[in-house]
Amino acid sequence: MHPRDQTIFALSSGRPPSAIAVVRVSGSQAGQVLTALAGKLPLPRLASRRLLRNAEGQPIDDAVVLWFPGPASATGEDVAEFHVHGGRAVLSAVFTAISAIPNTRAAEPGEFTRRSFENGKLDLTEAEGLDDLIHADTDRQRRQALRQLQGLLGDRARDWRERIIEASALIEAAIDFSDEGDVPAELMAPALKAIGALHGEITKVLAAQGHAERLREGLVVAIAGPPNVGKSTLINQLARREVAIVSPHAGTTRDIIEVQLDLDGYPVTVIDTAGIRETEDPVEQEGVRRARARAADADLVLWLTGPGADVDARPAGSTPVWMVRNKIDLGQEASAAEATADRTFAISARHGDGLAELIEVLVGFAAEFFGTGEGALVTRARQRDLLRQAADCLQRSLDFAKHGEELVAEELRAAAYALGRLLGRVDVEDVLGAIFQKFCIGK
Ligand SMILES: Nc1nc2c(ncn2[C@@H]2O[C@H](COP(=O)(O)OP(=O)(O)OP(=O)(O)O)[C@@H](O)[C@H]2O)c(=O)[nH]1
Ligand SMILES: [K+]
Ligand SMILES: [Mg+2]
Repeated sequence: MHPRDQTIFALSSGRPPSAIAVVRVSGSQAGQVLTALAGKLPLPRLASRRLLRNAEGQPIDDAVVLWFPGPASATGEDVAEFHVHGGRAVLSAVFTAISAIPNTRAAEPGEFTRRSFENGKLDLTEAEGLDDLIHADTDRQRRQALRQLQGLLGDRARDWRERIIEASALIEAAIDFSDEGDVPAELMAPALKAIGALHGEITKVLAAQGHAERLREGLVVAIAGPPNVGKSTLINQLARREVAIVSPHAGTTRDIIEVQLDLDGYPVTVIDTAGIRETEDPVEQEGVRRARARAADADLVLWLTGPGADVDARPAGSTPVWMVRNKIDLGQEASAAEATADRTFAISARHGDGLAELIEVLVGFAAEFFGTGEGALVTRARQRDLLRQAADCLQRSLDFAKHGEELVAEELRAAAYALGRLLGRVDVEDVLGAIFQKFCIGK
């Protein structure tokens, strides 16, 4: 039997031991598995308590079982669920009993979702949303993933694709009905009008997206500055724990230190770096090199200064830089360089003054950066690229209108194809592998 047609099973809940563990089974043998372990099939979608037994009739566990006959199931196939006590020995006995039934095997990572996708239960954007939902750490990531899982982008893309196909049909008809190259204007005009509207809608959605796809990875904020200005003290304050060593010795931090923060639901990676200065010490030189590189890659640099520090060493470039004057408890005066900064703050990292304001402004920056609101539809570069392709094809089809209907039709086909790829309907083997492998087993 082809692996695709085999019945798969997996632990779908967390790592044992746990109070309850959920084992899912999907495929044509799911009913057989359920009867073999639990006696007769329970009523569909109703929890039933059963004593599970192995092939020799030995009891395995007292369990709750569920039966979801396909196609009205999560995967579209027959699905059985066993809610057992989450001990390793219990699970191993359940797996052994299931494996004893012919044509069953352990599921690959993401295989349940892949089957849902293949059976038309999910489009690709929804599968991506599901992946994001499982991996969401912060509340905003969760909400964005849920919107994707609910198919908001998929619905728009399906609607656009259908309308492109309708416009194509008009153009093809116009070509068919044309005599001696005279294409009927009553067919072309409405098609071009529809294409113009579609182009407008897609570009509008693209323009409304901030860096919503970055919400999955988070915003990167680098703390940089001269040695000893209190960079490590600040990261410890933001993290509310001792992630970096603080000492009065200049050149304490050499490696890059990262912490993941949840700032009002936004995922933010804060990086502490080595103090930037000229030095003879090769290890510190390497630290300074890394510090500069990471600050240049960051989405935002907090350039810390302290009493006597050389403020003009701050990086030039496109990354926004905020000047943060630290140690205000020592009565440090504002410097002339602050006037040229994107923003300035005055804090005492050690005592906490000014930190609440700094964090509040950071949250505002994150909100603007991700540009999410509840409207973000595009959450991956893949989606953005394909939407852009579709929009470009539509634009070209309009540009070509005067030069020949065949060219218009060709661009429309390409636009529909791009949206088909977005939805996972065509030519997606490459993406599928990449996406489903990242899922956990049992999902
Ligand atoms: N008075 C005062 N001292 C501070 C403040 N913040 C940090 N310090 C002190 O400044 C010294 C250096 O702090 P660090 O956090 O190690 O500074 P750093 O910028 O990480 O230093 P390097 O890693 O060596 O570049 C330590 O003695 C801190 O206790 C502050 O707000 N006020
Ligand atoms: K230090
Ligand atoms: Mg440090």
